[in-house]
Amino acid sequence: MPSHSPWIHTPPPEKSFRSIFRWGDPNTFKHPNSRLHAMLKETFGLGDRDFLTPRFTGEERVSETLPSTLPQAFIQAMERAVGPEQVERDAFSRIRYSTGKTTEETLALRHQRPEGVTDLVVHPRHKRDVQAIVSLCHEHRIPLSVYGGGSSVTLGHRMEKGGVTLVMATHMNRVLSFNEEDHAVTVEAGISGPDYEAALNEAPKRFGALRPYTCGHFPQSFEFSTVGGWILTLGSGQASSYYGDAADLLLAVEVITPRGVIVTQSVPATATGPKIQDIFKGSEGAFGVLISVTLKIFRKMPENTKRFSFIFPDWKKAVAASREITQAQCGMPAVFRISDAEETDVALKLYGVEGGPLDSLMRFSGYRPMERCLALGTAEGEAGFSRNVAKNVRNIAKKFGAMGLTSYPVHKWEHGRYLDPYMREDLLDFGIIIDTLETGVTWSALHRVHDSVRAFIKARPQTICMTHASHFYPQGTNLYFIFIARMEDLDSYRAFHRKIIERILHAGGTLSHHHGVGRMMGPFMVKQLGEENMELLRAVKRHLDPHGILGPGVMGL
Ligand SMILES: Cc1cc2nc3c(=O)[nH]c(=O)nc-3n(C[C@H](O)[C@H](O)[C@H](O)COP(=O)(O)OP(=O)(O)OC[C@H]3O[C@@H](n4cnc5c(N)ncnc54)[C@H](O)[C@@H]3O)c2cc1C
Repeated sequence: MPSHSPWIHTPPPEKSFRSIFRWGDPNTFKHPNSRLHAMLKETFGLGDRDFLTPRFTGEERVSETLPSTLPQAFIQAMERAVGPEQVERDAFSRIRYSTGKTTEETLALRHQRPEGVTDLVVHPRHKRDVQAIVSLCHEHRIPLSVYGGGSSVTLGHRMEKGGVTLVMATHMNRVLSFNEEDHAVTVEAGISGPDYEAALNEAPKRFGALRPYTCGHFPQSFEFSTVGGWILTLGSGQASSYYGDAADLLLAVEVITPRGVIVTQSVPATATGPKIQDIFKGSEGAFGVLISVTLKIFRKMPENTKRFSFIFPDWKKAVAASREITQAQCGMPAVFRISDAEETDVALKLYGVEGGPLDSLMRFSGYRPMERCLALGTAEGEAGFSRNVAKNVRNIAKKFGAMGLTSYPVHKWEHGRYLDPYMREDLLDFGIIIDTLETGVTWSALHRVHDSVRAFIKARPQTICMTHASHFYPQGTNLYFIFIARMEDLDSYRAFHRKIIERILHAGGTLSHHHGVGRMMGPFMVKQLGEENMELLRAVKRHLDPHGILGPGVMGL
């Protein structure tokens, strides 16, 4: 790290606010490169002097005092039930496990103002502990929230009225069974992405399997999220267009609710009425504590992966080609993403393509900056299949005016896919927010939503707005908006963010495509679903959780 670099390159101090809100591994860093830094300076009219001193960094240590209203008798009963060593009451742990990864939470903690802090943190060791915790909270009518990996970007962990937070990842992270014949594995819900994937990759050694397997689900938060969290927030991985969204992978659940234990059977298909486990997909902890899941698995064949990238003349052509790829019934790519013109511009800077030979070739061939759109992806599976999918994608892309760009941009994207979130705090240290909103759209609504949301964001002076689509279905896709703006105070951020959500809904996008609802989107749920549908969810909640203790406020319930 050069000595003149403005970015903080030391791990957050122990027990500091920064150690709570900063993304990922404390010793991993990715800073904006010189091209991105130059672009930020130019966009926001900043000079080197504006990057001399980071502000509101949250490096202060969390104080030891934080009031709690939880009855002492209840705390003692909890300690008796699960063992005192599994219970934490200190301020740091309480704030840590009440905080997800929204910009809103980061801004609050940078000013040392935590909101909605839990009273007690409990680390269950097994199912019996979870049952005891749920029973105690139900009996005493104490709110109970579940913390998986904590990567929620929808205020999934905020506890407005305090209560108990149960942490799944500490102990409940085991593989319970592996069934190669059925291509199914059962794991505890608190297992992390990397531990889960490692178990499948090492299946021959660990379970005597004939070959290695993969889970097929790789969200950008993969390293710091749990398998339970994926299912309960209806997540989508980067290779979802081929493997499916998280909910598509679910075969069976075991859930502990105040009403009792719900267990479903793992079968490929059954005509026995609506599937009970489907009720829990996306339920975000409002219906019960998910303790284990049975999931589909896939053969791992990385040697067959084909990588491709293209440049399209414009967004309309990139969208039209993507629709044809998904509707042509010629096999789906695994990773597939198209970036609009502004995102393409930034990506080409980040990847070091701008100003190089590939850029010259693109310009020479008529692919103009701020019009051209990047598409990249992979085809996976059996060798002949992946070769064929890549060939079909190439043929369709060409029909829509694209030029091939080799696999170079894909390698650059792969290198940054888990590292980019580390840049958020670098920008915020200098009062620049980078935030995201995402939505599901049909093909017929896509341009309306994209135009409308972009127009709103760009109407704010000096605001960058980048968009991509990265999860594809024959009926539509998602739109993922990233905005970068100078904004330090929480209220203006909240107001801007809220208006973008309203724009999305008004133009016909869904409230969320894969981040879930949490408490952030909760107030919009009636508008999104309608009163009758919402009442159905409330009825399920009333049945499973009669005292309404589970994840209060989540999903607008
Ligand atoms: C940098 C970054 C990148 C991201 N990229 C993606 C992406 O590419 N794709 C994607 O889909 N999402 C993404 N997300 C969002 C987030 O990672 C997902 O929503 C993820 O699925 C959450 O998993 P988790 O284990 O962290 O859940 P948590 O944040 O711990 O919990 C999420 C919600 O589920 C509830 N919950 C969790 N586990 C249980 C359980 N066992 N029982 C009952 N309730 C439970 C919680 O109470 C909470 O309401 C990203 C987030 C960040 C910060």
